[in-house]
Amino acid sequence: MQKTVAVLGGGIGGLSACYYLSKSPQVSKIVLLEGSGRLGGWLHSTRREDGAVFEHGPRGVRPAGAVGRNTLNMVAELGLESELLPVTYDHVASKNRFLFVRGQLHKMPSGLGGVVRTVPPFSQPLVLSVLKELLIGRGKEGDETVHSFVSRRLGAELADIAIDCLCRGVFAGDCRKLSVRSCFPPLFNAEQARGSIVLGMVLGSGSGPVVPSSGLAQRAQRERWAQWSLRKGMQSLPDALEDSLKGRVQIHKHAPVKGLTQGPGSWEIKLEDGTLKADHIISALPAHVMASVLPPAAQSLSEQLREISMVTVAVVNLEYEGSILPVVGFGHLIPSSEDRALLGVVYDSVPFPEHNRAGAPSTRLTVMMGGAWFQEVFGSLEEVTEKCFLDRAIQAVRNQLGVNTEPLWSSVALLQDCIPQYHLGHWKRLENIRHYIDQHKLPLNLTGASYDGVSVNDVIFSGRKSAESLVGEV
Ligand SMILES: Cc1cc2nc3c(=O)[nH]c(=O)nc-3n(C[C@H](O)[C@H](O)[C@H](O)COP(=O)(O)OP(=O)(O)OC[C@H]3O[C@@H](n4cnc5c(N)ncnc54)[C@H](O)[C@@H]3O)c2cc1C
Ligand SMILES: C=Cc1c2[nH]c(c1C)Cc1[nH]c(c(CCC(=O)O)c1C)Cc1[nH]c(c(C)c1CCC(=O)O)Cc1[nH]c(c(C)c1C=C)C2
Repeated sequence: MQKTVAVLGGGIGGLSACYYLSKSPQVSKIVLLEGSGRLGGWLHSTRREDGAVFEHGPRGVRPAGAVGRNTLNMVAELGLESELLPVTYDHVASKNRFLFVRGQLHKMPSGLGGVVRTVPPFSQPLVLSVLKELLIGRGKEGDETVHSFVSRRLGAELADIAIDCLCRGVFAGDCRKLSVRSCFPPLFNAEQARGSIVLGMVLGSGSGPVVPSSGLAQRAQRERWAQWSLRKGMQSLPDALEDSLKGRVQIHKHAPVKGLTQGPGSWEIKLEDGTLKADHIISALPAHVMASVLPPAAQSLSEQLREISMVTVAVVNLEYEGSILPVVGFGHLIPSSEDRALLGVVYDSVPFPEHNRAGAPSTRLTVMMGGAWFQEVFGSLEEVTEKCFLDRAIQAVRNQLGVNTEPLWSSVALLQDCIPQYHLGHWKRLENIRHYIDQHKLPLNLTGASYDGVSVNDVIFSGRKSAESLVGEV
């Protein structure tokens, strides 16, 4: 099979698809088309001359599980091992996570003591909810919102506070709309397989993909890493992928895809300055962008893709003089009942002090705002100013962390449509989308964060699966 494969979108999903495709001799030509002037998508780091690093997108990757091992295998193959900054489970950033509830910071319960005692903001020991959970029968729905599922199994208080926060801290989303089946498959599968989340966690609830462990993945397990980053920031990962693809993949930046038409057995890809032919397309574009470039004949596919909505997040990086935090940990999350606009604050200097400027002590924080509540709180994108986000972020740091000094440095990034929302019924939508592609024998794979997981690990793994579905195991 000698094929030309076009990969659309040069975020981590598209880069990974290219990386795995390029391992196979079966593909004669790989073309990567990226609309903007840089690769990496949301993996974007600012590297200042004094050594400080600020993340505008992801800041930590989990090594756990098959998808975590898969990413570490890639990191090792790219020669990035010496750049890794691991954070172990014993680290204070892994042990301490906070919730800001009723005007106060509360450490999330952890360890045996935290489970058997009543720990505010919760009104009863978590162990009671856990014991009751064992007695609750299986749900009968094919899917349920995360809030409804957790309320039913663990009680309304945990759903309203802890789960509301978790969904804001991973999806910037609303747990009353997000699907438990698609956002947290281990919870859904545990109930399906064992009738209980607790039993599912203890006894297991089905096997995931098999991924062998490289030496690096074994080291992460031995040394008990909870997450990792890279010395020059997460952007080093797409940078290294880009280097590794040179000579094997034709990389076109500033090449937004404008439209697709299907000829007999091949695609014609419309660009700003011409067209390109490909036998097969791997789309790593966000679902709604892919919907907008598909031909009119594929209207029903476009409609399904458009239903996978996205949210916008404002990310404000702040740097303060000295060590100014009243608590140490990963950061804090804020439930939607407390403040709909503010999602949470990451205390970046705690997990990754190596990213602080050289010389004088400093504290780096990231405030995240908006998400599913963006429009309701801030209105349309045209109406908001960077200053509005900066002021709101500084005010949050003042009110929630008691920091009264002004930041030394700041940056505001408005990440438009940056996290897909797997709303109730997402699994069915995916089934319909894949059925359409099979039925119409479209030479097309869909990959990236819009479908099977939003974490960096999930997206890299989905790029691998797309490549393997074309060329076999790589
Ligand atoms: C603020 C934030 C924090 C996060 N934190 C974490 C974290 O701590 N840990 C973690 O694991 N994950 C985290 N994530 C999630 C993770 O970073 C993303 O899900 C992942 O990077 C998405 O990758 P992607 O390749 O699917 O999409 P994208 O990064 O969106 O890439 C899509 C690419 O397509 C390009 N494109 C768009 N339209 C066109 C077109 N018409 N033609 C050609 N190209 C086009 C875009 O320019 C972009 O480069 C975070 C995400 C955000 C936004
Ligand atoms: C406040 C908003 C956000 C913060 N991070 C993200 C948002 C939207 C995005 C994000 N965070 C994580 C992931 C990957 C999930 C995975 O499966 O690996 C994504 C897409 C990691 C994460 N961050 C927090 C949690 C509980 C998780 C899940 C995995 C884990 O337990 O490590 C907590 C958290 N995120 C943010 C803050 C302020 C925060 C506070 C405790 C920022």
